[in-house]
Amino acid sequence: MICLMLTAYFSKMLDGRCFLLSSGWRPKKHNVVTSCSRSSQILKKFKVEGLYIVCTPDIAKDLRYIQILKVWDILPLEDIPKLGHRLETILNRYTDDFINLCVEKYLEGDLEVPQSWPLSMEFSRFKDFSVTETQSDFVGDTSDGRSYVENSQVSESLLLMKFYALSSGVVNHLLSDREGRELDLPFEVTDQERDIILHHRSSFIVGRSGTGKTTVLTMKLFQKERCYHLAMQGCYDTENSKVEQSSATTDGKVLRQLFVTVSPKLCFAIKQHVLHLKSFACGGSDSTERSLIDMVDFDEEESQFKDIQDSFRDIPPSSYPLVITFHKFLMMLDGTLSNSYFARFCDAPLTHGQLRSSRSVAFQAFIRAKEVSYERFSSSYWPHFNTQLTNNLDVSRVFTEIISHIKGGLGSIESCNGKLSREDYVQLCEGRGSNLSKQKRDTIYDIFQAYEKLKKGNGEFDLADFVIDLQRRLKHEKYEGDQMDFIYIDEVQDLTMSQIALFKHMCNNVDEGFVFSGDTAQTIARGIDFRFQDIRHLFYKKFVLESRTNKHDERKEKGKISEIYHLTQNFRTHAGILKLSQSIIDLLYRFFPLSIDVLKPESSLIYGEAPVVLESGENENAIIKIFGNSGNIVGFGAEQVILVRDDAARKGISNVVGKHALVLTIVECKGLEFQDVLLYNFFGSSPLKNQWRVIYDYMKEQDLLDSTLPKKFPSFNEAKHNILCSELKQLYVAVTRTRQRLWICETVEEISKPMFNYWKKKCLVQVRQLDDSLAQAMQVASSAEEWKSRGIKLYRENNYEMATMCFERAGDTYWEQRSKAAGLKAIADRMRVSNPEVANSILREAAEIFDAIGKADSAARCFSDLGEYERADIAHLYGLRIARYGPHSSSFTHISSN
Ligand SMILES: Nc1ncnc2c1ncn2[C@@H]1O[C@H](COP(=O)(O)OP(=O)(O)OP(=O)(O)O)[C@@H](O)[C@H]1O
Repeated sequence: MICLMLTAYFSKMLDGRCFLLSSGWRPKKHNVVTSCSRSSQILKKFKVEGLYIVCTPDIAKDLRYIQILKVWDILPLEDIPKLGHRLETILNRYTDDFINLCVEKYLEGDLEVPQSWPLSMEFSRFKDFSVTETQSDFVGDTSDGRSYVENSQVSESLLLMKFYALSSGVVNHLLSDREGRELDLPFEVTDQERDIILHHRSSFIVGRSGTGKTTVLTMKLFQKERCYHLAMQGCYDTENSKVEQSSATTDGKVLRQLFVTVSPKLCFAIKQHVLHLKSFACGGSDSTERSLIDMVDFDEEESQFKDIQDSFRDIPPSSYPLVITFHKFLMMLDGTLSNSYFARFCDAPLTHGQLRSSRSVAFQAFIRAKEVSYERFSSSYWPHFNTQLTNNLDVSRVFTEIISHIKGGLGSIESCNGKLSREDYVQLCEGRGSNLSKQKRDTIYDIFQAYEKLKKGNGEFDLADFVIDLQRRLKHEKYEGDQMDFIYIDEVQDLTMSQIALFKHMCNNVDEGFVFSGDTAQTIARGIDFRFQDIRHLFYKKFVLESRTNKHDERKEKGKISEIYHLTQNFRTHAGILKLSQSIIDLLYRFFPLSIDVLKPESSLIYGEAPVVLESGENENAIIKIFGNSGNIVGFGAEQVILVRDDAARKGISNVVGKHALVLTIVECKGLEFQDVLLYNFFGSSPLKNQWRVIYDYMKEQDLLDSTLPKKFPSFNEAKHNILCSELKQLYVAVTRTRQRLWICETVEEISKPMFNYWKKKCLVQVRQLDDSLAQAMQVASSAEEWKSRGIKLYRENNYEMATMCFERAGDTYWEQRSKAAGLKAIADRMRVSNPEVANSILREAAEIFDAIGKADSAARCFSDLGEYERADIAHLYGLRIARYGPHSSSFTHISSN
């Protein structure tokens, strides 16, 4: 086998010589790039058509450990010394044992074939720094006793590169016309990832941000797809026989796999990836290729699923593997059972037929108008509650309690109406992890009751009501949709227990069929609160035990569920950032052990500088210092961002920086990553104010307090410092958005001091004076393509304001207008209940813009929401004409003038 590092550029270079290498052919003379050290002696180069393939022997884990050739690059002679030098630093970290294995020769006649060893063989690839005497072998700051193998920019790292096993499929992909497109093929994963992928029982995967959770899930799905494909062709692969043997997969002709994500953006990316993988697994059939969605023309959630009906009954085999959002999953489940939840809303402008069509414009409009999201709860409901009740409570905390515990917890599923009684809810204060007193719970229950009453009066519903109704129907009615063979649920931390419990009806293969993945350090979704251990408990109680009572005793043994798997290697950023984020996690472990799962700290092979705390002069505003220099200001590029706490802060900063930088709130940036992040005034705007001094309490316990630090500080009190938990999780999400540089800047020194002192004491940050040269070095210009690509990412996150700015910077008028109109429509949707008149006039403006740029579907949707069905029809017809004749079709003029 040969492993090949791929870039689009390579496709031009391959002439089959790599195949020869992989089959044991070697040129008579192959040169060593450099030969000064033992490790670099394994570096080889082979000449191919005037270019050089630079590679090293390596070892991969398969059925046995096996020698492979790893190709690092193909490049002209003059570029080799630079790569050689960088590689040498990495290869010097290899252990002698590892190098000996790599160079062992095994000949069959004249052919050199790969040597292999049993998996029981033990060896380490990299030297263990803690036992090495010559520390100079390692790079960067090693004061923490860890070793870093590479010191490079994250974006240029050789160790974070993806490698692909060379096969005829890969070469076909390379040689086909896919210029400039990133390769979407299964790449070589780490041993840790591989073990999870091959584990055949139901499992739970946890790992911090960027550790490969989604990768493992999609590869698992791909693995099953490929095995099934081989099985159907009659090629039995002994290694993967588990899939073939699984009763679930042999009785039908279709392998039914379901992949569910919470965010539409992630769902879209995975759908693309899965279709590419499927096409690859099946030898790249044309029909699969054609069904790929146009990346750029991605629109609202429903358009992703145009080809999928709102029901799990008789799904066409070609729709599998089914990749959908959780929202779509609920709609499909609703459509599978009788008596749709939405039929009860008598003013719903729906017929049963319409309900079953996922394209029904009126149906989508109804949900948009009537669903109470967190935003609507806080803007339209909260102000109506008695202030005596709401006074000392945080709106997001109350929403979480209602959605996750009163209406969405494990206890709720078991109660008769799907909601906890006051008595049961108040009693939770005696249970694990409760930091709400009896009295506070009583008050929250009062608010809950007021909320339910008001909601009923408004004829509205929330997601929990919908889920309760589905649970109720499933109790009385057998699910008769397609049974799934395997279900994968990503971002599971953003779901409630009763939402997760719905999946048990979809798949009888409890022992092998479920994989859940997520990260509780990133739970900043409004309304959700749980740990992974809780899902495990739920899985055991609701999935395993309930399936056992229906089956015979022989299933007992099979009923065991897997341990939680932990992913620990970070692929997104360097050690400087990881150490800082771990320090935040440590505080969560200490203060809120019940709101986060304990994981081994992440590791990174890449050394990187510690984040920078910016200090500016007295009375000097850092933002003005960086962006206010009206002379030759470059501004932040598309890969850089200013992160702030909330909308108000965003508006304030945007007024100063204008279009010179992207400004996002922490909630908005979740799931996104940037090259550089400036975290602005996080502490200064914190509701915790001077209570951040409770950090000194932790420092005292850790023996980190010295004489320069305060002697007096508050002791930690769970009830009083409850809000610290969500503050730390937000801080964690903010600092983990960066790949390379992180600057932290505060306006109120007093409030940030405790955390800064904690970080300084642990040598996790460096303090820099913000002078002109630093301000300049922070700014990196971007090309029009980079701005557009960032705009598309933000558009998919529904962040239209910032997306519009990106498209403007990219000079793309069509997208600028489209994003502007989408933004207006979103504002109108939010105002629909509180101010219908203004909402309608904003919506009309959006409709006209959509219409003007030829975005007929969206224009039709707006006109339909406005009740202007005739115009909606015209726009819809126009859309059809565009699809048939193109945007300048004269027939439109004819229709609109009629
Ligand atoms: N073995 C690997 N080699 C190289 N890159 C990898 C490897 N495994 C994962 N990656 C890459 O690392 C990045 C992060 O992976 P992924 O999105 O799966 O992480 P995640 O844990 O789901 O992150 P988050 O929680 O932030 O969504 C992706 O670009 C992925 O392609």
